[in-house]
Order: sequence, then C-alpha cells, then structure tokens
Amino acid sequence: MVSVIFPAAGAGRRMKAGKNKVFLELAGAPILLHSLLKFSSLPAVGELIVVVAEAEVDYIGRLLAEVRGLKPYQVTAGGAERQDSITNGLKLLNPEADVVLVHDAARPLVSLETIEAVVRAAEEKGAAIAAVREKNTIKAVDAAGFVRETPPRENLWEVQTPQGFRRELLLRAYEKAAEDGFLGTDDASLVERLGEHVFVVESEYRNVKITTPEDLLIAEALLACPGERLKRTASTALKAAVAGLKAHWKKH
Ligand SMILES: Nc1ccn([C@@H]2O[C@H](COP(=O)(O)OP(=O)(O)OP(=O)(O)O)[C@@H](O)[C@H]2O)c(=O)n1
Ligand SMILES: C[C@](O)(CO)[C@H](O)COP(=O)(O)O
Repeated sequence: MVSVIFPAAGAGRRMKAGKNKVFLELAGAPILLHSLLKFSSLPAVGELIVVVAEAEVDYIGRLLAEVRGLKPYQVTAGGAERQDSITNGLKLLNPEADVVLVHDAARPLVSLETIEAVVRAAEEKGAAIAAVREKNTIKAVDAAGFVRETPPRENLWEVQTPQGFRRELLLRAYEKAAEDGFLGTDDASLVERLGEHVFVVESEYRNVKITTPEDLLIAEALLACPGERLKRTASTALKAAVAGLKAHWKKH
C-alpha cells in the first residue's frame, strides 16, 4: 500500500497573498484539493496524510469532511521547516504502508503518469524522485557575488515532488537527519546521506511548485489550454468537491 504525505504547513511568504498559498483558488478549487484528489484517484494509494499549520488543523479537518472522492486521510500539525512537517506526518503512517510518497501540496499539476512512475521506481529501486532536465545554465556563486563554478548542464536536473521511498528507508533517513541535525531542502537528500541510491524519474515542466504570484498565473494558463479544459470538465471528483466546499462556505 502507498501512503502519501502532503506538506502543506508553509506560510506562503513568497506568494505574498497574506495566507497559506495552498488555500488559494486554482481553476475554482483550492490548490491543496487538486493535489489530494489527484493522488486519491490512484488505486495503489491507500491513505493521505495532510500536514498543515497547527492553527489550520481543525479548519482543514472540517473542510475535507465536505469533500467527496478522497482516500482515507489524516490531518496533523506541521513544524517550522518542511522537514519538520514531514517528520510529523511520518508518525501517522499506516503500518501497512510499504511505499511512502512525499508530495508538496503546492504542486497541483503533477500528472498521474509521473506519480505512477515514481511509485513503480520506488518499489523497484527503494528511492525515486520526479525531476526535469535543467534548461538554464546554472552557476555556483560565492558570498562576494563572483561565479565560482559552472557545472556541466547535461548532469543537472531540477528536482520536484513526488519523491517516493520504501517505508523503512525513509524512516531511517529521517531518524539519521534528526540525530545529525541535518536539514535538507528535499527528502531524497536525507536518503542520499545514508549512501543509498536515488533513481530519477523524468517528469514534466508543468509540475510547477506554486511559489510566487506568477506561478499561479502559469498554472491557470496550463489548466485553461484546450486539452486540459477537457480533462478538467471530465473531472467529476473535482466538481463534486467544489460543490461540497461551496455549500460549506455558505454555512460558515
Ligand atoms: N514548515 C513548512 C514549510 C513548507 N511546507 C510545505 O512544503 C511545500 C513546499 O514549500 P514552499 O513552496 O517553500 O512553501 P512555503 O513554505 O509555504 O513558501 P514560502 O517559503 O514562500 O513561505 C509547501 O506545500 C508548503 O506548504 C510545510 O509543510 N511546512
Ligand atoms: C522538495 C522540493 O519541491 C524540490 O524542488 C523543494 O525543494 C521544496 O522547496 P522549499 O521552497 O525548500 O520548500
């Protein structure tokens, strides 16, 4: 069984919306809901663990109760850093979960194909991450503002989520990071420190992390393109979810 942890406890500072960006609307539904419904549509996924800020736990619990089509879920409080939030999510794992995915709630455009490919690779190889080939030239710059190095682009990949792991490996990696006081910017970096191999699954550029206001415009534009509109119209789960939410908002 696959468990999915959704870190959603950020403050969304770079989005400058004055609230947690995962509650902003994208194509008529909160960003968080796009992510939860997408994973819920996959048979292999058995549970969702949604990690939000402590002050949002009750609100999200009530909100999700109105949404149809979600896999069994739990909502818990996150911590100061993304890694702390995931640490809290890991404590709730169903004992039957053999593969754990971590997916930023702020990446609502991930495709089902990418999720399935990450699950398969995590099962086979132990650890797998979604990523795209770097399109820009990347430079390492020192504190004084001078270029120190231009790493060859053919070796560079821009890393996304989902990131998937055999349960035991991810738990071991998080324990070791806690012991060493190591803070990484993704989950795979914790596994890499154990000397384990992490497989890269080629993903799509459209799997953007909604971070700054222009990302939301890009995501709206991607969802509005003809092929996507068709898919969206066909998404009864999303429509039913939004109907439930609108009723909830009217009541509260
Ligand atoms: N303490 C934190 C920080 C981040 N996240 C989550 O991790 C994902 C990726 O983080 P990021 O895009 O940096 O989100 P924010 O931290 O909200 O953004 P910012 O850094 O601009 O405040 C988001 O889904 C975010 O909600 C989290 O669960 N707990
Ligand atoms: C995990 C991640 O999405 C990979 O790109 C990313 O590192 C999370 O970003 P954050 O801004 O550090 O939360």
